[in-house]
Amino acid sequence: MTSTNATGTHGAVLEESVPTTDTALVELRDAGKSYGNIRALHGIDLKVYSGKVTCVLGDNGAGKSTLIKIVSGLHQHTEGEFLVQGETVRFSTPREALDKGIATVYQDLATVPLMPVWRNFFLGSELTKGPWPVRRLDIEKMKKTADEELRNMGIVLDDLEQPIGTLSGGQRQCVAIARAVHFGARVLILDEPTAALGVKQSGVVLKYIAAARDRGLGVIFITHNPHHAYMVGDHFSVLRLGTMELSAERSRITLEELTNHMAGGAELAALKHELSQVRGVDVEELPEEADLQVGAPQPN
Ligand SMILES: Nc1ncnc2c1ncn2[C@@H]1O[C@H](COP(=O)(O)OP(=O)(O)OP(=O)(O)O)[C@@H](O)[C@H]1O
Repeated sequence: MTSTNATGTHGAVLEESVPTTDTALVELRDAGKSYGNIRALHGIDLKVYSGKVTCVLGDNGAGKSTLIKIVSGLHQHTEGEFLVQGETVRFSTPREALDKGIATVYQDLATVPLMPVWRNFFLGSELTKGPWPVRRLDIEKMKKTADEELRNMGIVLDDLEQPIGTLSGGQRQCVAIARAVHFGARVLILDEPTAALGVKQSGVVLKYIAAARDRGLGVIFITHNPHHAYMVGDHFSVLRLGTMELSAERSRITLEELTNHMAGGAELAALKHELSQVRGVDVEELPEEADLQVGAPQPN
């Protein structure tokens, strides 16, 4: 089964200009989005820098998908400003975002499960050789390049001929990250890459997020897991009901504080009170807000 273009990462092409280190690669200024009369997102300030991981956290319905859609060119903002390397932009299609080096890796990766890993690596951007009309796929070059790029990211797979569907979810995420890097992504948006993964595989994906960051990409890491965010994040933005509830540099916030923000300390206290009215629920057994652990991966 082939997924739509909107879920691909291939084809991101760098423009010639080189960003200065203090200009944000991507910036939202007081940005927002309404769907008809539903205001899904408003008052959003966000900056993404080269070599930094910006984590966007939030519960269901907080507005994370809407934010990704604006930055990746699927939807247009209806309020505020959107800048790429200091220039105001308004993308009409994901292709325009890709042309500016903004690549998105969605949870449901754009792969063809029965095709080999190397073939998926080049899906939609196949290398060819020979003159027209006898141009044909340059299979050897694609295999060699995919192998080199994966190794450059520290991803070692036994056999690039194996169908990508036989890889673990974590490995497939890593291949998608390496592919985006190869095709010149400057900003990488990762949509809940660890959501469906176990502890060990989440750790592997976090390692490659750090590898992408170390190669100078600006990473937008969407997650609802503060523990995963804190392992790699440089900046944390917490969305709640379409607004930015918290925006903090790593040095300004502890993991406990971030976890509390995500758990919604006040809401949890209210819920605990309500539960105390229900027979059979011993509220003393419930965790304190600060003790909440949301699927934290264990350190090695
Ligand atoms: N196309 C749409 N039309 C109308 N309302 C929408 C549309 N897309 C999102 N919304 C509304 O915007 C709000 C934010 O939704 P969004 O999907 O961005 O949140 P989210 O944080 O990604 O949630 P989830 O984690 O559940 O995907 C929600 O109230 C949602 O119902």
